[in-house]
Amino acid sequence: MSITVAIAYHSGYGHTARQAQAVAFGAASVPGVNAALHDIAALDEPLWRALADAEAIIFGTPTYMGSQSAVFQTFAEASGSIWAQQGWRDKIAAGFTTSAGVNGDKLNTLSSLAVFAAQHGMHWVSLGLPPGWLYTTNGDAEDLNRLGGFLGAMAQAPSDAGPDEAPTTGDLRTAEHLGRRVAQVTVELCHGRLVGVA
Ligand SMILES: Cc1cc2nc3c(=O)[nH]c(=O)nc-3n(C[C@H](O)[C@H](O)[C@H](O)COP(=O)(O)O)c2cc1C
Repeated sequence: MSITVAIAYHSGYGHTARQAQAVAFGAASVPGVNAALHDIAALDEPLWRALADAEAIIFGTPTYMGSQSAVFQTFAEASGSIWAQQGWRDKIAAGFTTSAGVNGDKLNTLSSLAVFAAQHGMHWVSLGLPPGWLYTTNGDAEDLNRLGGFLGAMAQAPSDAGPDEAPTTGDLRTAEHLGRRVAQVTVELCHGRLVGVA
């Protein structure tokens, strides 16, 4: 049985794209799972077909003006005809975002992605990591989940650093964790459906 986790993302300047690659790396580390990256700016038939065929979709967007990017919102609105058919109903979903500020209002972006997934009738998977870094005096900036999010994976990139420099290794490992967790949950759900318990 082949299971596909699609990573549907937008990135204006490359930082969220790096985060997306880390999510894909984590998802692909689970045996039996294919991870496929999709730039949602395309808005073409191959994109919609790939998302229809995936068992899970992980949504990613930079945080612009405290929420998802306009490009991501265009994609979300273009998915309205899929919503009308409930075409993504019961797929697994999760989300990630990058911003320049340490806080940067990333939670608002992740909340927006979770509501979007709920409108589609999808099952949202949280990050599932304790907070790191400044949560205790022993924390380190390279900790997993240094930004202390729960709804999805957060990453931070200084606005004058290129995508080859940021996000940090810890933020990218956090993104990998999300991809792996989503892939594991998707495998469990798909096997449960096969034997008739889900
Ligand atoms: C139009 C615009 C709005 C932004 N708004 C925010 C914001 O609300 N909070 C924040 O922390 N950073 C904000 N930023 C910074 C981006 O989130 C940051 O540069 C991020 O790394 C961009 O990701 P990308 O390279 O994938 O496009 C904004 C950047 C732009 C271009």
